[in-house]
Amino acid sequence: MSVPQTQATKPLLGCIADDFTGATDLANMLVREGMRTVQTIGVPDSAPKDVDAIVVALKSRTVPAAEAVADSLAALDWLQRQGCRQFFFKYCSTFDSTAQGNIGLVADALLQALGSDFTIACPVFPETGRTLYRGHLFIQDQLLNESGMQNHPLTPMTDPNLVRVLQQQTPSKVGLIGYPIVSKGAEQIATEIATLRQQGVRMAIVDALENQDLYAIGAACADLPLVTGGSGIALGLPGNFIRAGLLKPQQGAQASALPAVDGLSVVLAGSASKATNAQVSAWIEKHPAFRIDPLALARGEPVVAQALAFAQQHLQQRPALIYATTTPEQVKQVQAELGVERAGQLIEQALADIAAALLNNGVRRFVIAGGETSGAVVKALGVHALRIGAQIDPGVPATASIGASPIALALKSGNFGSVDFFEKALRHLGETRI
Ligand SMILES: Nc1ncnc2c1ncn2[C@@H]1O[C@H](COP(=O)(O)OP(=O)(O)OP(=O)(O)O)[C@@H](O)[C@H]1O
Ligand SMILES: O=C(O)[C@@H](O)C(=O)CO
Repeated sequence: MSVPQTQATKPLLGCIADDFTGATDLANMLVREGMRTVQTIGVPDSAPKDVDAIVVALKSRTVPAAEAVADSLAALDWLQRQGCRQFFFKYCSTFDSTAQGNIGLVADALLQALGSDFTIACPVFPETGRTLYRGHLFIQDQLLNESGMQNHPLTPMTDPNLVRVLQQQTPSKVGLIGYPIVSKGAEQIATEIATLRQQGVRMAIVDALENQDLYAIGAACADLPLVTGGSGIALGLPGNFIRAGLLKPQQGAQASALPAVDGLSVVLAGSASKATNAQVSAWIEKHPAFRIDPLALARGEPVVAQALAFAQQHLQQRPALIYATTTPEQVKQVQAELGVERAGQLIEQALADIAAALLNNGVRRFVIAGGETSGAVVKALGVHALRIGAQIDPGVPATASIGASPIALALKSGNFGSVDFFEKALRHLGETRI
């Protein structure tokens, strides 16, 4: 991996993200708050220089717990060796986790490795409608388990009470810092952290409704070696480094300059979320699209070759979409026939193979929907690290791969983005034929 190397400053914040779209979401937030941030794909061979924060993107959200723990500890060890002073474990703003519970187990392992006895857990992201009140997670006006997340193909979320969800994932004592405390500001939150610590609480879910709550929580966490949460809670962390005189805030534009990229463009969607379903429907009304049928893949039909033939027919003229996205009912039918894991893997592998072949055929701009999907595709593209650009929609920045011949990428979390996100993202990546 080749990364910008001008100055030998040590990074301040070391982040471990449990999926690739979540990693760009977090990196976007840190850049917005003035930290020069690079996202690496897994633990890289060499260290990015001249950065304030590093986000190591893992694909650990849905893998077996022991693997998630081992990968996260390896990332932590590498980040510690880069000189980071504080560590952040990023998971989904909808607290996506398997029944085995990778969030609690990974947080436990990171705490132990850091010799620390306490961390917070706060997935709140107000700009995308994720708020937490009395330990219950809301997505806009609905509780988590009524928001569509109960139908997630890999991590169905059926309980909105995150104290209960997290407690099932860890032997550590889980507590709550409720809104009556949070609304009083940083000092009260810090006092409550001290009280909970004395009571033997090792992880506390923290309520928050607005960005100002997240800034206060961030300030109260200045001395915690480990902070865990969604990207929202990272809003409050750069300020601690600025107040300590360790960080000079960069101008937003400086932090987000990306190289120009020439070439063809494609949209790949492997997310089956509500938002992606709406975005795919909107795209199909006006632009070319090819649907991947997982059952045809399972029967061994040449779906990848068909998708590539479709791409060859359209991409020279204008961008096109290749998607597996479908309704929750159809996802359930496919899963009943193929099994959850096999269905997901078949689609991810197909999209990854398509992406790699398209790269060889001149595609340089990729808009990808879905965290697991992005993980599979970005690995297949041979990308090692990403420079973070301007925000396209909350939680989704434009990015460019770092290296000799950059690829422009937008990695969209399943539930993020406006209905016309695909068009908007392509324009942000420099596509004019839309
Ligand atoms: N038609 C389908 N049938 C069965 N599984 C599907 C179908 N379409 C997509 N999937 C699988 O569902 C999973 C979706 O996960 P992915 O992380 O890519 O999207 P997401 O969960 O919406 O995004 P995020 O993690 O960013 O919120 C993938 O493993 C994908 O292969
Ligand atoms: O926090 C979120 O919602 C996203 O960054 C994400 O992790 C979705 O996979």
